[in-house]
Amino acid sequence: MLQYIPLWLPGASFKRQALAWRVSVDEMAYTYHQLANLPFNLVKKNMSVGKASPSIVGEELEDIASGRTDDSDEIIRNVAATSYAGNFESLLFDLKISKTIAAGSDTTVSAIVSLFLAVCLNSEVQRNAQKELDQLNRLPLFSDQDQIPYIRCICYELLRWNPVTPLGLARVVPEDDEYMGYSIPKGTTIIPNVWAILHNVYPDPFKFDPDRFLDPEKNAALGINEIPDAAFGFGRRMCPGRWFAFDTLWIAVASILSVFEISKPLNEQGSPIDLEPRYESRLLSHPCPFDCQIKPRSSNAITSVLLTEDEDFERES
Ligand code: HEM
Repeated sequence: MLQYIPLWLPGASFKRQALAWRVSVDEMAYTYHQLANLPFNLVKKNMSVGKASPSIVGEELEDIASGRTDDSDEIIRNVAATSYAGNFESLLFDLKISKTIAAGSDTTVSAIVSLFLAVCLNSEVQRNAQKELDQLNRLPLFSDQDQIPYIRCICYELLRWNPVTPLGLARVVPEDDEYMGYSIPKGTTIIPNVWAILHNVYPDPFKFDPDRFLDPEKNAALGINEIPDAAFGFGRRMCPGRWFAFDTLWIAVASILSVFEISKPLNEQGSPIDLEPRYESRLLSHPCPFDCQIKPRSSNAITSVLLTEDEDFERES
């Protein structure tokens, strides 16, 4: 019934706000359309001069050329743009567009930034991870996953501790339903409280404790999911990028902790300043800006980082 309230009425500021947001949403759709062409056109251009690095777009275009798939350019363009959407903010920055779209939507990046906050607050987690990583004597590879299980637990805990999408994504109920005595009419919008799901059932839920995922059987006995998969939503619209996201998170956590020492910032007297885990209250939640120290662990660590430099990478301006 609120739709019939006139805009000018005192107390109807929510309606005026919605109108302002609508402009942003339209702008976002327009910007998406413009940006969706970027990854696709870049790969095509690089392929035409024989300089393309391996990529989804490159492989798909080769499959089309050789008749292995009948996917259209449009599908490939949108898949590439959606995968890149996690980095829209940095892309906009590159393009010197000052607008922030999709609520500054960096899903995987949010979980990676949480790592810095989590280890500042829990130095023993960093120590345990580095004990495991140091057995490798080199930068970690995906094939090391089973050998360094603690890293996987850190990633699960990053997704659980402060979920990237605390309220998931809304759903509409397709038919009349009932839940615990509540009648839910068809068409009702449901907002899943992912944050509660990932906190209510875990013992000591505010503690950043990767160990809670070390023993899946113990979790099963407690009735807790072995992994915090609610962080990626539910049912058939569950995040289709979750494996890609998890692998990105895993390699980032493993690589960062293997070469850097992360710690709390120091005050003028050289004593550590206490940090509070504060998060933005948004659809896609990021840690609020915080200071920390990031130092290479050794001269070998610096060499390892420098050796990863991709000489073929040329930044498009
Ligand atoms: C830590 C990183 C990520 C988190 C926590 C995350 C979380 C989510 C969540 C909660 C949803 C809504 C699911 C639902 O409606 O139940 C979603 C949807 C989606 N995600 Fe992700 N996501 C992440 C990374 C990614 C990445 C890297 C990609 C692409 C490569 C991606 C692509 C998508 C797409 C396309 C949808 C919409 C699916 C649909 O509505 O059918 N996500 N994600």
